[in-house]
Amino acid sequence: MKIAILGYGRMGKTIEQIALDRNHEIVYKTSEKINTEELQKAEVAIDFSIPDAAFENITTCFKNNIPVVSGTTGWLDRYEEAVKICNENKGAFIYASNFSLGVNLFFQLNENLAKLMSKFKEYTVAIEEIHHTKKLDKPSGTAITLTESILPYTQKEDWKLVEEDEKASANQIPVVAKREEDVKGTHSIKYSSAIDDIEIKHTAHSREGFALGAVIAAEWLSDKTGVFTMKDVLGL
Ligand SMILES: NC(=O)C1=CN([C@@H]2O[C@H](COP(=O)(O)OP(=O)(O)OC[C@H]3O[C@@H](n4cnc5c(N)ncnc54)[C@H](O)[C@@H]3O)[C@@H](O)[C@H]2O)C=CC1
Ligand SMILES: O=C(O)C1=N[C@H](C(=O)O)C[C@H](O)C1
Repeated sequence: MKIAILGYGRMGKTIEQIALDRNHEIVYKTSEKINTEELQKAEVAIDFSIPDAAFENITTCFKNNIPVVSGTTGWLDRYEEAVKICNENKGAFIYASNFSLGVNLFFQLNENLAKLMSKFKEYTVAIEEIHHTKKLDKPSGTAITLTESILPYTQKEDWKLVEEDEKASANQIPVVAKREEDVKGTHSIKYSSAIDDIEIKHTAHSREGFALGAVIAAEWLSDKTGVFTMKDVLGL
C-alpha cells in the first residue's frame, strides 16, 4: 500500500518503521501543511500531527479522495464537522484516541466495569493518566474516551481535569493528568469506597502498539467508504 504520513514526529517515525516492516511504501511524509500533489501519490494517509493541524489535514484528505486514519488528539470539538465533510465527499475515515489492541480491549473492560459498578452507589470513580512531558494536550484523548464511556452509567453530568488530591464537584468525574519523563501512556480507573478500592490499569511499554494499530486500521480502511472506529477494525 502507498502511504502518506501526516506528522513525522515520534508517532510518524514509529508508523514508518511498522509500515515498512509490513511491506508498505511511504510515498509522502510531512510535518507541514499538506502539498496536495504529493498527497495524491498515496492510497491512504495516516495523520499523527498536532491538535491545531489535524482537522485541516483530515479534511484535505477527504477533498482529495484519500482515505485517512487519524490518531491526533486534542481536536475533537471539530469531529462532527469532519464527519460531515467526509460524508459529503464520500470519503473514508477512522479516528481513534488510541489505536493499540490492548487499549481497545481495555475500553471494553472499562465499559463492562462501569455497567457493573452502576449498581453500587457507595463507590466513586476517578481517572488518572500519565504521559511524557512533551505531550501538548491534557487530559489525553484516551482518558476522555474512557470517561465518556463511564458517564452514562453514573449520575454524573461531566468530567473535570483536576490536580492530584483536588476534588471535582459531585456531578463530575475527576481526571488527573500527570506528566513524567518518557512515559508512553498509562491510564487507570479507580472505584473507591470507605471499605476498599477496585482499580484497572493499562500501561503502554512503547509506541509500537499505537503504530501497529494505526497501520492495521489503514490497511482495513483503504478500500472502504464511510466513517468507522477501531471496533469495526478489530471486530469488537
Ligand atoms: N491515537 C493514538 O493511538 C495515539 C495518538 N497520539 C497522538 O498523536 C499526536 C502526535 O503525537 P507525537 O508523534 O508523539 O507528537 P510529535 O510532536 O512527536 O509529532 C507531531 C508532528 O507533527 C508535526 N506537525 C506540525 N504541524 C503539522 C502539520 N500542519 N501537518 C503535519 N504535521 C505537522 C510536528 O512538527 C511534529 O513533527 C498527538 O496528538 C498524540 O496525542 C500519540 C500516540 C498514540
Ligand atoms: O501523546 C501521546 O503520547 C499519546 N496520546 C494518546 C492520547 O492522548 O490518548 C494515546 C497514547 O496514550 C499516547
